[in-house]
Amino acid sequence: MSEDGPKRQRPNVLITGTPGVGKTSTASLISERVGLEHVNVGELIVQHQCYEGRDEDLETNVLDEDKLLDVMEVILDKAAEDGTGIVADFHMCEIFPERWFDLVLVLRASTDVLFDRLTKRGYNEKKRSENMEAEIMQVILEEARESYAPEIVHEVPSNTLDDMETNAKRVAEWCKHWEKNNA
Ligand SMILES: Nc1ncnc2c1ncn2[C@@H]1O[C@H](COP(=O)(O)OP(=O)(O)OP(=O)(O)O)[C@@H](O)[C@H]1O
Repeated sequence: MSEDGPKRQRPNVLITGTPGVGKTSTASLISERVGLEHVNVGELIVQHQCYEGRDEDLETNVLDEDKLLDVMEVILDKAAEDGTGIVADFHMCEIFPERWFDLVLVLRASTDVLFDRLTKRGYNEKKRSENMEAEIMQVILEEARESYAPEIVHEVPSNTLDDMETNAKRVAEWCKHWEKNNA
């Protein structure tokens, strides 16, 4: 999204947090309720093959951040041109330009909830422990606080379906305010 682009009519929201906290489910519900375009960043990476090699030790592909940002910029520009905004979900938040997002929601799950979700997903013990540790140490929350203005970063619980409902409602309300203030 270019810096000198047209004034946006709708906000862009980023949903972030440790793997398994519920980012994709929550972003999808927000998209449905608020009408923002859902951008599942993990899916985009696979679709556009945003990789710059392979880390054999970690058995993962290495993210090509520049390629991902180029792909996303086109989506953000198109959404702004169409008069809409996006709700993006991803487990990293510090790679995006700060100006892209108007609200950053950091989802948090309790240790037992996250343990169950990652176990159900078939994560091995090492991967599960690494993610649980990251959640306990609030790694993503710290990253969000370091990367965006404090007033746009909100930490919210994501343990139950009620939490998800409440979070979607809060974002819907917040969007209305944003649109009123930016009209
Ligand atoms: N608030 C919630 N209450 C109950 N179940 C939830 C909640 N959020 C997510 N779940 C469930 O937890 C699992 C993980 O959710 P989801 O895939 O949305 O997480 P994620 O944070 O996007 O994970 P990843 O980073 O790996 O993509 C799913 O089975 C989903 O249905």
